[in-house]
Amino acid sequence: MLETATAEPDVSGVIAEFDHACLGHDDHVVFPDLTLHISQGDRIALLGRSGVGKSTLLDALRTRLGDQGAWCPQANALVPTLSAYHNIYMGRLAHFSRWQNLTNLLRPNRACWQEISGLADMLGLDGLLRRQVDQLSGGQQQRVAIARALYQKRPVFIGDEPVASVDPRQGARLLELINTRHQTCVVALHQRELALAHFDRIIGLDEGRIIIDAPASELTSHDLDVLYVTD
Ligand SMILES: Nc1ncnc2c1ncn2[C@@H]1O[C@H](COP(=O)(O)OP(=O)(O)OP(=O)(O)O)[C@@H](O)[C@H]1O
Repeated sequence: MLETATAEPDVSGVIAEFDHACLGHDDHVVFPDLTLHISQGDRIALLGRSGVGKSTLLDALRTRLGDQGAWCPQANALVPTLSAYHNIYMGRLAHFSRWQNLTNLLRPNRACWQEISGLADMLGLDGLLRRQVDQLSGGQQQRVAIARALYQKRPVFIGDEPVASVDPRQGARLLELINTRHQTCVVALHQRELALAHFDRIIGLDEGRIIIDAPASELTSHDLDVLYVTD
């Protein structure tokens, strides 16, 4: 069943805000003075060169959103020796009791299996649910990670290059699925065409700041060249 989830916005519709925030890692400052407001219903693609700070910003956003954020990390973070089914199920571990989680490990819960099978079908993973994830291709593993995030059923999808390991056509289909199930998404991408086609708001990062924040409808691929210029 398709369903969309909504976050809890403040009266102005803002679900996360950074006001002159300093973000980084220990002593390494990545964004010295970041101001950014994200509203319910925003579909944001985060663009910029490697190392510019996309993951740093997504991590900070994930911390702000807490259990409102469905997280799909860059490195997939799957448990390689568990099946695709169990990895997807882990998206909702906290939702079930310890006893349910234990018995599900030995024998999948029927309702969970059905729901996860439906998700797997939509993601082209049908027939692979019983397979250990270390026996799946990189693209299949990435789809398992997307399924796990979708199964969380949290309002805001936060994805760190969730379609980097699949071809552009499949990437487009996956982004459509994510958009169908989440009213609000913030997704780091390398493919600018996918960003322009599937998101409403483009945020471009460079040198510790936001240099583009505009509706996708007002931008062309050429306008994004500035994000990828190297010295
Ligand atoms: N754990 C960490 N400790 C210290 N510095 C880090 C850490 N993680 C990332 N950095 C640094 O922070 C900066 C931003 O990294 P980040 O991973 O956010 O970039 P990115 O845009 O997501 O890159 P990519 O597209 O390659 O994934 C980089 O200079 C990186 O070296």
